[in-house]
Amino acid sequence: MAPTHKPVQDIIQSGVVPKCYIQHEDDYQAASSNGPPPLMDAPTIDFSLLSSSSYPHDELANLRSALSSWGCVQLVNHGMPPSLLDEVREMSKQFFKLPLEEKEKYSSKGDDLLEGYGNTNAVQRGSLNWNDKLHLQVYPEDKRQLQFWPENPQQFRTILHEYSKRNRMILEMLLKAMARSLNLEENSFLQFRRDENEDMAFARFNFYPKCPLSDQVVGLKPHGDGTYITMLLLDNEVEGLQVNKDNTWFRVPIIPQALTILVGDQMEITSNGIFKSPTHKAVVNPQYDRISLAMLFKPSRDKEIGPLDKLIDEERLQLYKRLKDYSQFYSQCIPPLGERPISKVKINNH
Ligand SMILES: O=C(O)CCC(=O)C(=O)O
Ligand SMILES: [Fe+2]
Repeated sequence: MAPTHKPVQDIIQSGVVPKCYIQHEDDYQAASSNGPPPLMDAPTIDFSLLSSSSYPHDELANLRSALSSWGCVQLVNHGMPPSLLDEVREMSKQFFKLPLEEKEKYSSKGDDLLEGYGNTNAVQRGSLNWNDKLHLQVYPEDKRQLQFWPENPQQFRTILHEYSKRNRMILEMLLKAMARSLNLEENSFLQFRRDENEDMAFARFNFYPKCPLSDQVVGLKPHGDGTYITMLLLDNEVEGLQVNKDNTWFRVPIIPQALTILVGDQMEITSNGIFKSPTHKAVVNPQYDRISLAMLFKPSRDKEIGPLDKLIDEERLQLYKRLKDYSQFYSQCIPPLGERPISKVKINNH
């Protein structure tokens, strides 16, 4: 059986950071020691302009340019009420504040360590992430494993249901706008959703306890997401997400009402490399705990993905192979140090 590790929140009660969490010199772009990196200056996108039927050119062009350079944008005016965002953040905090015995009722069990409460460290190599998580499949709805869904805080299930539903509506409009921004027919990226009922989504609640050695540990090590789109709700008080562009790290600024969008590997593949799945990481704060919620959207397992025909021509050769179940491939892939799973599906055209 795979090794399991105690939640970080439990470990740090002793005040001592175990060695296995300290980043090594050779960890891929590990914690930087030259002070805080600059802020990301990708434009904030006004979502209400994208979803209007007129599709104003400027906002679409901004979207395209940000997703093809940063692979990350912050959406405002997305229609989700601020009160719902506050409720989601509050219930996450309340859940992670519960006594350990209470949270462990929802612990990941058996061979499938994906769903439930725990940490991600059982399934990775090298130094460990300073991160506890609660991972829940929210779509398809009939795949929900409610035994992992907290009933404490009391409103948890209802709020998560509402939040997921609204995220999915935003996703659909976003995918349409992304297609339009490339002059494609607006349903081009909806092929991820062959059937609305098969589309998969996971809610991943992240908790990063404060750490006295914050500059030597990493909340989540540098990675790209294996999704097609990730929608993040970031902590509205404690910064921590950083994205890498041209080998430089940038801090993603806190915009309390915004949803932060990350392009995932499967979108990079489908767009034949036009949209970039950015390498990103989460850093840890010495004084404050931090939370985030990632909504991870993935196509159903039997859906083949690959670059759209319309995005392949003599000038832009096909850059990635076609494949099914990228998520499975991603979770089993151990690429060479410093590389990511997506590099393994690149076609060498030379
Ligand atoms: O906590 C964050 O800001 C990033 C989370 C993340 O990258 C993930 O859950 O994949
Ligand atoms: Fe991520």
